[in-house]
Amino acid sequence: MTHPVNGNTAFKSFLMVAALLLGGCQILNPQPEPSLYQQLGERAGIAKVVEDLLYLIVEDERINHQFKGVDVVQFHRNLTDQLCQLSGGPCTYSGREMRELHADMAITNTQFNALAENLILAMEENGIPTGAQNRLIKRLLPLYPDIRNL
Ligand code: HEM
Repeated sequence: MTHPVNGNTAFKSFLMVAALLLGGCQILNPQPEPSLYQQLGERAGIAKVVEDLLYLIVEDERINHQFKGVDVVQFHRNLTDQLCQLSGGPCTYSGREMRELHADMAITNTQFNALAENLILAMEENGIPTGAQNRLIKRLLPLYPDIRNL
């Protein structure tokens, strides 16, 4: 028969070993950071952000005149795919090149910033964490010269 104290000690040792093993596993296998694509709510979350962005663009006197006559359904699909792809998601942007698309628009720095501001606002409205907002904006910055036709 096991002595009560010995049993207790054995159990405590077992717990300590288990704790060490579990702790060790956590060090070896830390929970991966959610990807930017996940933080944006995957394609459905991005589609919602783009929808809200479109409403904000329509309201924004600094840029809404540029969007007159745009095919809204196509614009929504293509911008969603582009942001999905840029954020590391399993999408392929199938629209035209950025430079070609924006070539005749003479987009100013202020207008570019206005669109970026509206995108941030749309992400804010959808509860996207600030870090993820910044990461997405950072990935859009390389498009700046093409969009401004510089
Ligand atoms: C980060 C900045 C921007 C990104 C990522 C971006 C992205 C895009 C994308 C993906 C499309 C293709 C949509 C489609 O196929 O219909 C597009 C088209 C368009 N963009 Fe931008 N854009 C940006 C900035 C701007 C700005 C600042 C303006 C004007 C103020 C603008 C005006 C337009 C217009 C009017 C179209 C439609 C062109 C057409 O249908 O021929 N964009 N943009």
